[in-house]
Amino acid sequence: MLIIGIAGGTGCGKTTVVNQILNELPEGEVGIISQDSYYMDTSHLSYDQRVKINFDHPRSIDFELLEEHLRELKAGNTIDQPVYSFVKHNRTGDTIHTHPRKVMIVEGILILTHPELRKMFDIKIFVHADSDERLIRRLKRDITERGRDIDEVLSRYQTTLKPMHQQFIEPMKEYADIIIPNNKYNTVAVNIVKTIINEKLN
Ligand SMILES: Nc1ncnc2c1ncn2[C@@H]1O[C@H](COP(=O)(O)OP(=O)(O)O)[C@@H](O)[C@H]1O
Ligand SMILES: Nc1ccn([C@@H]2O[C@H](COP(=O)(O)O)[C@@H](O)[C@H]2O)c(=O)n1
Repeated sequence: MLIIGIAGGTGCGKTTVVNQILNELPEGEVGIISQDSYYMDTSHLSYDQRVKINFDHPRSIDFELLEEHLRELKAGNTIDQPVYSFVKHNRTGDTIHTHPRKVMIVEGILILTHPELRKMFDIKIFVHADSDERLIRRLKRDITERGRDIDEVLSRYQTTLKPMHQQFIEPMKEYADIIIPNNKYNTVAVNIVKTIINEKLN
C-alpha cells in the first residue's frame, strides 16, 4: 500500500487536488481518508459549547483513532470512517465502510503535525495558497456549503484560523516531499502525483 498525506491550510485546495487526482484514475483503486472525519466526538457538549471549540488546534483531532484506522487499512482490514457534520460541529453517528486500496490518500490541515502519523506516509505533500486567497475561498465555501455567515468565518479566522495556521500548519512545510503551489489550478503538479500513483497501480 502506498500512503500519501496531503496537508495545507484551510482553503488551499486539498479536497480539490484530491478530486483532480482521482479523476481519470481507475475507480476503486485509490481510497480517501479525510482528517475532518476524525474531529473528536463532542456529543457530550451542547451546540453552544461546540461552536466555541478551536477546530484548528491538533487537540481537536482524534489522532489515536485516525492512526488506528490507517494501521488497520495497511493490514488489509476494512474500517468504519466516521461522518462529520460541519453544521452540527459533531460526528453524525453514520460511518463509511472504507476498504483498503493499493493507494490511500489522507488529507487534512493538521495531518503532518502528528509524528506517528507522519511516519506512516510514503509521500508527504503540502498544498500552498496565499492566506488572502485561502480566506476568500473559505468565506465562499463556508457560506454556501457549511451553513456559516460572513461574521462567523471572519471572527473564526482572526481568533483561531490565522494563529493556528502560523503555529501548527505552515511549519509543516519542512516535512513535505512535494509542495504544490495552488494560487491557481496547478494541472502540472497534479499530473506528477497522478504519474506516481499510476506507477504504483500498474
Ligand atoms: N486553485 C484554485 N483556484 C481557485 N479556487 C480553488 C482552487 N482550489 C480550490 N478552489 C476552491 O476553493 C474552495 C476551497 O477548496 P477546497 O479544495 O475545499 O480546500 P481545502 O480542502 O484545502 O479546505 C473550493 O470552493 C474550491 O472550489
Ligand atoms: N465544526 C467545524 C470543524 C472544522 N471547521 C474548520 O474546518 C477547517 C478544516 O477543513 P478544510 O476542509 O478547510 O481543510 C478548519 O480550518 C476548521 O476551522 C469548522 O469550521 N467547523
